Amino acid sequence: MPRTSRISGFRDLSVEARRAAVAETADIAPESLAVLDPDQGLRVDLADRLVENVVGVMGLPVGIATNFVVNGRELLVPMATEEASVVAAASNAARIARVHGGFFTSTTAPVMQAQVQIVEVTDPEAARLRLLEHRDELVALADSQDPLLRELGGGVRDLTVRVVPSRAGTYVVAHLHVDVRDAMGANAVNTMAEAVADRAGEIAGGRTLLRILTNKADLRLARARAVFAADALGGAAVVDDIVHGAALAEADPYRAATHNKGIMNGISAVVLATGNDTRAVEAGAHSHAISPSGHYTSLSRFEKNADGDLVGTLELPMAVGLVGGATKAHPVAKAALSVLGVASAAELAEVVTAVGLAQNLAAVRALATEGIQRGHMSLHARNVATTAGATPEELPAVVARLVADKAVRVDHAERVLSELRANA
Ligand SMILES: CC(C)(COP(=O)([O-])OP(=O)([O-])OC[C@H]1O[C@@H](n2cnc3c(N)ncnc32)[C@H](O)[C@@H]1OP(=O)([O-])[O-])[C@@H](O)C(=O)NCCC(=O)NCCSC(=O)C[C@@](C)(O)CC(=O)[O-]
Ligand SMILES: NC(=O)C1=CN([C@@H]2O[C@H](COP(=O)(O)OP(=O)(O)OC[C@H]3O[C@@H](n4cnc5c(N)ncnc54)[C@H](O)[C@@H]3O)[C@@H](O)[C@H]2O)C=CC1
Repeated sequence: MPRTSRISGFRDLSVEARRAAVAETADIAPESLAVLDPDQGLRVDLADRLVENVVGVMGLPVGIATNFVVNGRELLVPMATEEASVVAAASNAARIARVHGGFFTSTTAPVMQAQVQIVEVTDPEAARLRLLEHRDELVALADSQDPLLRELGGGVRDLTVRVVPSRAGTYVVAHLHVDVRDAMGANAVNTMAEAVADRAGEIAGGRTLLRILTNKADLRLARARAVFAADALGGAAVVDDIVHGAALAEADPYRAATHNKGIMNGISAVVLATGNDTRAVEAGAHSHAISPSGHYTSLSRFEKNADGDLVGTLELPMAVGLVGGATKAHPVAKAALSVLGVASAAELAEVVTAVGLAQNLAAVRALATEGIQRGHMSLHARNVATTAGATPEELPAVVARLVADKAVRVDHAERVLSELRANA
């Protein structure tokens, strides 16, 4: 039977049955998902080796987004998030995208950049050219830091130099461009930046100061595109209204921030589930959301195509890895990567971007039609009822009342709960 991520009734299965279905679809051993149990995943002794002053571990739900097809491949996507309706929304949009083949993605080469700041340079423009004259020497020096990366086909690709005026002085800033292959690459490029700093300062005739990667990873882009059929979205008027909603985000930074937050609902959840650095990806995303005219704008675009269907596109920096960081050290991250079955950091970056686009479409479609509250709040109601003290047995009745009363609030849940208990 061909594997499919379109698993009917997935949401109604028990956790155990969901795991079995995931293992079957991803073609992995069911036992490898046992680490998703809190007592078998990130134990305190392992956590104590990951960060400092550990006193415990904070769990987060890991959900599976269904329905994804990326470049023709059916896949289930693990998402770590505390927010209700995110996993449902991604699955919902992926279901709509399937009609036209799902998501189509691509990436640039995985090139990260490290900056070396040089201060107190008397002739910054000339210093820039002196550094470029020594490009090969500096590239070779940086490259010698990571023979393994070179063996894997990565390594330093270029050196560029910028002159950056600031309120405290004019700086010469050298950039090392490094192909980091399947790593996120921060540690790799930072080591290189520190290694070349003294020599770069000498050549520039100044003092080197900061030596660190830039999270504006604009040479390491991932892209996703999908066509969402007008019929599946609710008709031609819905397509037009989604375009209007997205256009507001393009034009207005107040809307853009929320629009992009919706994209990051999906992106950060997959980045976190795979043990990658959410802050790095978020910094990269928001730094990319600056239009050529300098205002903060939306990361995605929505247009109507010649058939009247909606086309969504998303392009942003995506510094994620399959090695390094916590990707190999965190048992849940390892399990998440095996569920995804991605063979390279580029493939992971593409999946993450597809999920960002799906998440964005689901949210903007809800906003352009019935509003966010019905779908989101009816799922969030379970969280609210639990906060109010509902037991698993009481949960369905309390949730049903909160949704019916259109009052998904803890005070109302407490009232409903006491009524239920009084009548029991
Ligand atoms: C919530 C839905 C999906 C309901 O949508 P619906 O149409 O009522 O759901 P449905 O029951 O018809 O199901 C449609 C599909 O949604 C999925 N689905 C539906 N329900 C579940 C569930 N319980 N568990 C798992 N999956 C679910 C599932 O894939 C299902 O198809 P299936 O695969 O079953 O054939 C829809 O209203 C939606 O997509 N809403 C958007 C929600 C959202 O974006 N939430 C994020 C939080 S709000 C926010 O932070 C961002 C925001 C909104 O501010 C961003 C912005 O402003 O742009
Ligand atoms: N501003 C930022 O974003 C910063 C982030 N970080 C952290 O840096 C970590 C990521 O740094 P990395 O350099 O990725 O980690 P890393 O140093 O653990 O791993 C990268 C190294 O793994 C080796 N390697 C083995 N197989 C490889 C393969 N297939 N492809 C590429 N390299 C391979 C290479 O020698 C490479 O230098 C994350 O934990 C991040 O949180 C650290 C400093 C700053």
